[in-house]
Amino acid sequence: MKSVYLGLGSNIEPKVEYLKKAVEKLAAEPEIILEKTSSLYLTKAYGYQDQADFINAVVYLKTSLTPEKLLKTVLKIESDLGRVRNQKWGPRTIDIDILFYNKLEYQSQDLIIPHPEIKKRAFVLIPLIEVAADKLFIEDVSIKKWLQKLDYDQDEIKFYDEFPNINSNKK
Ligand SMILES: Nc1ncnc2c1ncn2[C@@H]1O[C@H](COP(=O)(O)OP(=O)(O)OP(=O)(O)O)[C@@H](O)[C@H]1O
Ligand SMILES: Nc1nc2c(c(=O)[nH]1)N=C(CO)CN2
Repeated sequence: MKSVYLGLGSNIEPKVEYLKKAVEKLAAEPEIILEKTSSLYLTKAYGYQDQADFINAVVYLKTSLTPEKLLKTVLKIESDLGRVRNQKWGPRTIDIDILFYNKLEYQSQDLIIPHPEIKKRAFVLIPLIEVAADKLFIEDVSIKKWLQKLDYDQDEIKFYDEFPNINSNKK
């Protein structure tokens, strides 16, 4: 079983419901064991800023799926939850990014692991540190160090709530 961290985000209502549904769908996959969810964070849109605030969270899971099969699984969950891709970095019901897959470094046409944007995104690093403490490194630098290096406004990432309880019935 491989240790995987996923980043989740939504900025179309009902945001918390989309995050909860996405994690329930992940937990229902036969080859996925849900280990831990971070709290929910209310975050200001990064990149294209003229859009609604996001709710972000990070999930830690174990899986026997290969990286490419895991990507297929998360893309299917995004599409089942009504995700429509029309604008880069635009509003979305649910976005699921594969952040880490064990210590794998991998690059193909449609998948880069670790996710290349982690170190620039406080809305990923803060929930990631909550679930992983200081276990994860990018380019030999700990995730906590990346957060310390980031110049970001603390008001842009606020604790919102605990992650809702998940019904993790397998099929
Ligand atoms: N680590 C990864 N996790 C998820 N998707 C990835 C990853 N690396 C590459 N991708 C590719 O990115 C595509 C997702 O693009 P998407 O439309 O979600 O981008 P975005 O969410 O707007 O931007 P970002 O990827 O910077 O969060 C997927 O179809 C997938 O092929
Ligand atoms: N706060 C926040 N901003 C974003 C997010 C996100 O999840 N949270 N996702 C983006 C595209 O992946 C672009 N901007």
